[in-house]
Amino acid sequence: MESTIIKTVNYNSYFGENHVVKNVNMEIPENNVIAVMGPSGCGKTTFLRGINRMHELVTGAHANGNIFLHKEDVMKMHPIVVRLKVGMVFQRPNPFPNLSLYDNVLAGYKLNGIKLAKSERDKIVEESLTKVALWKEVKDSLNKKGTFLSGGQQQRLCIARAVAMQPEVLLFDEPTSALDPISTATVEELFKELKKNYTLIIVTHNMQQAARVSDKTAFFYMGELVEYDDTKQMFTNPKDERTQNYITGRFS
Ligand SMILES: Nc1ncnc2c1ncn2[C@@H]1O[C@H](COP(=O)(O)OP(=O)(O)OP(=O)(O)O)[C@@H](O)[C@H]1O
Repeated sequence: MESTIIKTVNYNSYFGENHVVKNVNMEIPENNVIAVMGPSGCGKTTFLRGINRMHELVTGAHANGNIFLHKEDVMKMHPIVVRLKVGMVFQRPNPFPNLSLYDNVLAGYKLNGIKLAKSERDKIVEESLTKVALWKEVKDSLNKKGTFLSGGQQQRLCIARAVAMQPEVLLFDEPTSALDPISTATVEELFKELKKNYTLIIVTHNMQQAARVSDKTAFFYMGELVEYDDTKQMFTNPKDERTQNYITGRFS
């Protein structure tokens, strides 16, 4: 029996008066890949950014309800602590252009004022880059800037930066939408490896990607979690008519 790592209870989020995520109740099992899909503007990104308390960084944005990480309520934790446990990778690879590859991997420690011995830094850099299958490619170029890498490599570097903080959960907001098909395939392959150690929640517009990489899929529509099920079940036998219409391409 898989254990639940994240559980949202009546979770709502707002931009001012605009109620964009509505009463979401969802249980996410550990070491699973969860795809979050739905039409544009339905609240996928807002929901994702709520899980590590990034939503509230927007002026006027607020949220209520509960998000349990194991037994602890994220809504009551210090946001910095939450973000160390729940990392985030964005749509466009965003390595720090002025930092070396080595320092990019360690950027989270620097930003949080965490000091490490050189041997520890070396270990984290090697382990993190190994976990994203980038170590062999870059081990002789660690002092070069992160921007010399290809788009796909840059995205893997950003994943290494998140992994370096030893999170339990990784959030991905359309992580391959800015990548070519070959880089996309490499990152998708990586998800299968990463889920051995982490729980992955991925917002994607790409239904084939959701079908290829995820164990469970959540379908959002107008801020509501309409359907949440095993991915196979969702794509072969959706229960809600709105899900059915979406996956058969009747709206996008
Ligand atoms: N920074 C913001 N300030 C105010 N409203 C916002 C902001 N970001 C998003 N919204 C609004 O919140 C709603 C949900 O947006 P969100 O980006 O979460 O949807 P989405 O499903 O991720 O869309 P997409 O697939 O287009 O990225 C939309 O009505 C959007 O206009």
